[in-house]
Amino acid sequence: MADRRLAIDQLTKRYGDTVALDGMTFDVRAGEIFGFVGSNGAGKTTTMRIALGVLAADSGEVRWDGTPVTLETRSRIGYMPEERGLYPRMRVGEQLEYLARLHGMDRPAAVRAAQEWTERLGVAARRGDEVQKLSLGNQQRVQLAAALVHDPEILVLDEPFSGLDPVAVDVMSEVLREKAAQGIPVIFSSHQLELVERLCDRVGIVRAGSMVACGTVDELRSGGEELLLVDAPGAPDGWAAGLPGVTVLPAQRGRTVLRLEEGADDQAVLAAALATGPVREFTRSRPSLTDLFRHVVSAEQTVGAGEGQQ
Ligand SMILES: Nc1ncnc2c1ncn2[C@@H]1O[C@H](COP(=O)(O)OP(=O)(O)OP(=O)(O)O)[C@@H](O)[C@H]1O
Repeated sequence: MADRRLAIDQLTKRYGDTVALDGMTFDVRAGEIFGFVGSNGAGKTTTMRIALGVLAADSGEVRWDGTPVTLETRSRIGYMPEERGLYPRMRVGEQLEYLARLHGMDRPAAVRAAQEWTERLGVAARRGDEVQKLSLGNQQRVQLAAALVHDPEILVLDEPFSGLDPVAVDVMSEVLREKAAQGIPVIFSSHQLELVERLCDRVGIVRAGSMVACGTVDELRSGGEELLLVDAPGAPDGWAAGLPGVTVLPAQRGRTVLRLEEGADDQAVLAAALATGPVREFTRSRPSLTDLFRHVVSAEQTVGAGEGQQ
């Protein structure tokens, strides 16, 4: 059980001249929440659709627990498609029961599961309403219920948080944590990077159809450069210039921003700052996931420009 994983291995996919996936490779372990991020068109939806089996890769393989994903595995995946996939005129409860039964549940179990998930996700009062009469956020709650109602072994969710109010975000986060704690691999895509940073055990950043950075948020951040923010209000301009191993960057809100080389002595910087007068703030800072993401995206623009010249 401990080593079960959803392995995405060297996927490629083209749509005509567009390369959607170019050797996409990563895995999601049982019991972890994996955040899948990347700019628009980077290949997240294509990867998830291939993982689910609704789209075929040109090459590469998706395995669950060491075995290529089959129709049978597919029925054990809970999937939330980006384009959403509910029947607008069907009532919420009936729809969830129907989906549960499609996945092989008997009628009483399907009714029970539909009740449980609508209650859990705060849409129990809407069970008798047609899906199309619900607000978009509530439709999304029902869509998550649809992904969960058959008690899946794997969760693949395409932008499950987009458009949700903060309370629904909390409920959705809690459900994903609970599912991961039960040993289910959970992968979701999102552009809400603060949420991803908070919720995910590991994060993969995708660029132009392949994985360019993957790890825990701490691992990704430790690969980024470390900055030092110093607030020394009485210091003259240029006070930090010439300190060994230190590069002075543009100031931010009155604070001096310094980039330290590996092994540079921050205490020498502090002593130099104190020599100018009082020091109100002295903080080491790692880049946020948003900073790392921007870095990756700007690399993408450089790559794109290079490709255009070929
Ligand atoms: N059915 C299709 N026909 C042609 N091109 C497609 C099709 N689906 C996706 N693409 C292209 O494949 C690439 C990857 O798209 P994909 O939807 O996987 O990206 P994404 O990372 O999910 O983007 P977003 O964050 O905008 O949802 C894009 O260049 C997109 O235009």
